[in-house]
Amino acid sequence: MSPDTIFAVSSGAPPSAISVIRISGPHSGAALTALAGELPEPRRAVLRSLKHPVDSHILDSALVLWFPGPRTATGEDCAELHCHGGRAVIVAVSAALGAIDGCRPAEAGEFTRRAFANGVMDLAEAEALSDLLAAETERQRKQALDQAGGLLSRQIEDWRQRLLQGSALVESELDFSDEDDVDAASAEKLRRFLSDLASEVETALATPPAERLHDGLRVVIAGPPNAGKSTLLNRLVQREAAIVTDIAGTTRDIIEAPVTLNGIAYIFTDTAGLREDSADAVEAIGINRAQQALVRADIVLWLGAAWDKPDHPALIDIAAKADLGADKAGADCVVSAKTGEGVEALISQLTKLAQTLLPPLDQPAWNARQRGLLRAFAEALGRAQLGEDMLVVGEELRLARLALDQITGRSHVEDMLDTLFGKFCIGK
Ligand SMILES: Nc1nc2c(ncn2[C@@H]2O[C@H](COP(=O)(O)OP(=O)(O)OP(=O)(O)O)[C@@H](O)[C@H]2O)c(=O)[nH]1
Ligand SMILES: [K+]
Ligand SMILES: [Mg+2]
Repeated sequence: MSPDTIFAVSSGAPPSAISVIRISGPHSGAALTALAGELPEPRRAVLRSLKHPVDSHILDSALVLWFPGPRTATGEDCAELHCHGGRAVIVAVSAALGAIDGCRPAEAGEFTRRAFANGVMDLAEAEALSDLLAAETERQRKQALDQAGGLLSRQIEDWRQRLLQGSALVESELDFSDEDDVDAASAEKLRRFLSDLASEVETALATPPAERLHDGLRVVIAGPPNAGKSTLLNRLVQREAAIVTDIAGTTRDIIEAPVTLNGIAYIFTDTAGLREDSADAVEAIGINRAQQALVRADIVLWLGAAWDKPDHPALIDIAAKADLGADKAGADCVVSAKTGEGVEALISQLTKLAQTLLPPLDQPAWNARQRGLLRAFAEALGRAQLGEDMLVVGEELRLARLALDQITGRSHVEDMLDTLFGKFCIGK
């Protein structure tokens, strides 16, 4: 059964100067002919009057392009209409397209889903494309662009090829040796081969998760009441995100404020001042939430006494209220949120620390789904190294390959496709 031909506005919301309507599927050529009169030369933009296929009234004057498959964005025949970006123009052209046999409006992400189904891109690349569309910071953009270009997929392919070599070694052992007499030297060679592979996977698993880059690093501002936490938050995010008063115990709820500084996305979190003897039930709940936030923090900005510091691997110890004459031995940073003194220095310390906590540039960034599969891959490799029976080793290597194939979507991914492609906008 041949698929429907789909169409959608692929540029931004109307009204705009120009709207790009994309068409993909087996009837693309017929649809373009019906509206523009004839098929232009492939991949050449030409100006045409678009006419309604039934009554021939003029819909718009547009640049049209014809992309015969399979070397197209979706792997199918495609066409583009660069129309005027008015709402009525889009409605009229869409209605004309919808009247053509076999053509219907696209669902969210359907173009990309077809690209995946037709092997134009793999699943990891489609995930990266979704990240690229969502990217708001320079670092997110760069990482997503590299990954959409195959950075992660190339790493998987390298591991996959080596795994296949390992499987070939196992097969030859099974073919050429007596069952009880596996050649010790080849078994040792195989084990070394697998352990090298496993240690590369462990290195990848040790890199910071991609979510930190996409969602923003969680920076928690903590310390005793009235330390100036909310004032510092407001200074860092440059708006009055939290209430400031001279009353100890002002902040109770967790206050989150996303912000980009030096091209890195953060979620700053202001918390209730920590003290042990709060008689106020609401404040006590706030303190509890503050403690939970500290556990989840990627970075802590600590405004309390040095001896009271929470145990956290990424903590910046701040001497606050510098304008009042800070005296905090060994502080990393001396800041007055009131006057702004030291805030630039704090931000540059934060940037340096953040860089160590984000996935390194020019290397694949692994999201939660992919990390889960990498772990399954590493575990199968671990079991394969312990296996005495070559039949068992061969089976573990097959399971290892299955995990890799799920990362790029070669197999067993039906359940996550709707989730992924549903995140795309219509027209992508
Ligand atoms: N002089 C001076 N005063 C400050 C500074 N930062 C905060 N303050 C004052 O200190 C008081 C408490 O500030 P907040 O920002 O509410 O302190 P907090 O740590 O959020 O307090 P709680 O939410 O109650 O835990 C307010 O009166 C602020 O104006 C500073 O850098 N210099
Ligand atoms: K306060
Ligand atoms: Mg506060």
